[in-house]
Amino acid sequence: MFLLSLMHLTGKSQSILVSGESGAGKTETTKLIMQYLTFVGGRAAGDDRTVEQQVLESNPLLEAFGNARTVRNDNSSRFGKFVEIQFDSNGRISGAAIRTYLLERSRVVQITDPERNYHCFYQLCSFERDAEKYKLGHPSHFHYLNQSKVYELDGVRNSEEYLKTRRAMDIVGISHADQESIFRVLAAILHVGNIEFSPGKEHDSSAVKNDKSRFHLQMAADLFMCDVDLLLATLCTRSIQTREGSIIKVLDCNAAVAGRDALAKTVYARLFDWLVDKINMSVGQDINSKIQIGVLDIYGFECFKDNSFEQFCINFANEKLQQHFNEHVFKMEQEEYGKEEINWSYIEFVDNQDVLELIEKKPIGIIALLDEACMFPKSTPETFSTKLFQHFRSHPRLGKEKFSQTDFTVSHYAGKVTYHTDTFLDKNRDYVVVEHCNLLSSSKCPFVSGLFPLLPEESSRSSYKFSSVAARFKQQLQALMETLNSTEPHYIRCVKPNSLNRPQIFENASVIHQLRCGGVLEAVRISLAGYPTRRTYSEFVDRFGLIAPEFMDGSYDDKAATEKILQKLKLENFQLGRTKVFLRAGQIGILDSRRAEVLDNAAKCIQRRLRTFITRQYFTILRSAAFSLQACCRGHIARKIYAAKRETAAAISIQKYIRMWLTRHAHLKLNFSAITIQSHVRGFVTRQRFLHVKEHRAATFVQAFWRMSKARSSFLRHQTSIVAIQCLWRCKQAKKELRRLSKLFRKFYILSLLYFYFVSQLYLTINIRIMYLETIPQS
Ligand SMILES: Nc1ncnc2c1ncn2[C@@H]1O[C@H](COP(=O)(O)OP(=O)(O)OP(=O)(O)O)[C@@H](O)[C@H]1O
Repeated sequence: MFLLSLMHLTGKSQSILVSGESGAGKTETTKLIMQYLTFVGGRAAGDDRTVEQQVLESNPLLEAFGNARTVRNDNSSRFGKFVEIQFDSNGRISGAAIRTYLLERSRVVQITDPERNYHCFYQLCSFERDAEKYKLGHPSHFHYLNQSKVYELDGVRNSEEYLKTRRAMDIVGISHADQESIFRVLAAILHVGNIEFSPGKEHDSSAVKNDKSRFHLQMAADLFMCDVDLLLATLCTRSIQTREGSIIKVLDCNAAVAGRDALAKTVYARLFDWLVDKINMSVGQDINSKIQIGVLDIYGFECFKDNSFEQFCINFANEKLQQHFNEHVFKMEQEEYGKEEINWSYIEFVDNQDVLELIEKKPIGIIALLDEACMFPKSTPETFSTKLFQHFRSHPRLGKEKFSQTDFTVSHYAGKVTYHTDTFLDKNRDYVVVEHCNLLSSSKCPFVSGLFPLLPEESSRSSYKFSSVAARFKQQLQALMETLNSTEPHYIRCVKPNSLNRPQIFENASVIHQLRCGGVLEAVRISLAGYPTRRTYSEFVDRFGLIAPEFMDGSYDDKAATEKILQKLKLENFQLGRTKVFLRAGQIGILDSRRAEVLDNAAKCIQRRLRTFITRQYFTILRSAAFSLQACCRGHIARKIYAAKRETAAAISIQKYIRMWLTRHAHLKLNFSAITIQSHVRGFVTRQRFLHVKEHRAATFVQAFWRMSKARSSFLRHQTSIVAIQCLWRCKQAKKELRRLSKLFRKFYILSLLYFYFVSQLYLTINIRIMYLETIPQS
């Protein structure tokens, strides 16, 4: 955070130099720093994959191809790495770039027990499916891996690491086709390493030794997708350009083996560079970025039993970094005290300028002499060493070994290291063998041919193009130093606590040695005696003015205000320079903690208010929410009760109606039955009564009729009797009358009259009798 604020404050790029012995934890520390920086820096919203993800995810990939087991570290970085995190004008991460330095190429073809080759080879061999596809097997079957018997690492499963590497490739955006090509190239390198040679038919020529070698030759050609005869020719012959034209020179077995190894190294180095380029493309660089934070993780100082060219380069890089450290911590510091007219007594430190001059000075330095030796084909390690000792016979930093003519010892800042020069010349010669390039650029695999673009016409004329590894490394280091010098450096010294790789164990002698060698003790001394912190007056007042706001009113002089602030905090022994204030160790801490206290109090006050406001708002919202909730609940409960009541009422109503209906139904049924019964009874009664009445009436009628008939018959009898009597009477009368009349009228007429009368009277009587009989009912 300090770094980021410093970067924002000063607008200057920063760099973190992580240094320490091999295995001290530089790479792990770098990873933590990267995680932290990318987490704090963040990236503009909308980006799918963060720089953090991409840079951090590229680690397994770089580690697989650039790390190997050494005697000091199971996961030793065999290349230097400088990661630049770029920031935009808003202080957000806008890109990143990874620069790598001097990959240890010789490891591809040569390892010592108990070291290992690069992890990727073992990973590929352990993953059965792909290993089978590329006709690989156990690492012990391959010359480049079986020079050491260590194939496994404690706590590491190669097949799982293989999958991690593959995943990292996916994240970095390497297509599956390219991934296949990468592993095909790795497999091809392993097969190339197994091609052995025996003397050929011609003098000093070579040929493939046996069927096994032929198989590996064929496999290598298949995997490189190039012509097998061309591959064989590339390994066993060289074309040399002469004025008369090109001539083919056969190679003896040793030269063929050297050529084979050179091919493997070149392919691997190109592959590694391709991966780094791919990662950089994937992460994306911001070319407009003005400020950046660089993190340097470069191989630590190495001193083994046998030290070769790689150790020489690595230690040279460490000398450079130590010089950078010295310049910043000691030289520039003390120069600044003088410039600012600070009362100061000069502190001595061990300057390593002389070692650097010994190594890199032109025209006479170890690297220059080495390059010169490399350019003469007849040079040998002996001639090189002799020349070296001739030139630096009395150099205090260079020593000669008693029992060796070729070894030389350099007194580095971290200790003496003896180098064996027998492979120096070979390793320094970075030959680009034209045949190798031509072979691989003719590959049918676009990936392989892409690694080896066609050489320009003139360079393809001679078979070997020499370029010095050490000189190129020196240039790279120079460029790195320039980058570092343009930034404000911060140093992290990693200390390896023990050689057992166990926690909580400190080997005191080793720790103190590392601290002393790294100049940490002097740095601590100078920090204690000197003024590790300085600020210009305006910076100081800007930052710490808030500690004493009473001095900040109106116009004030920065220097006077600085002094007053320091006096207010009762700080002593600080010095006021011409433009800057110089503070003793720990004083900036007091100021920062006081400033933090003031800010803390202000923050607390703001927080208090804000919390009150937020709590109040929260409370109001909560209360109204509670009210709403209560209302809702109450409404809900009331609705429930109401619904229950309604249901009850409805139920009662239904019950009532049902009961009523049932009762009514029963009643109606009863009523109906009663009425039916009643009606039946009444009907019956009525019918009985009616029958009775009818009977009565009939009886009455019968009686009446009987009585009438009786009376009629009696009447008729009486009447008949009467009529008879009357008739008899009248007849008697008439007869009396007739006899009288006859007597009187014995004349005819009177008698006739009497006759007519008598007949009419009889007729009348008969009619009356008939009429009476008609009025009587038949019954
Ligand atoms: N902070 C840590 N906590 C626990 N173990 C650690 C820590 N740092 C490093 N280690 C252990 O030390 C080993 C070596 O660490 P690392 O690879 O970072 O060393 P290095 O200084 O980069 O070595 P080299 O220069 O050889 O690359 C790691 O594999 C890990 O096991």
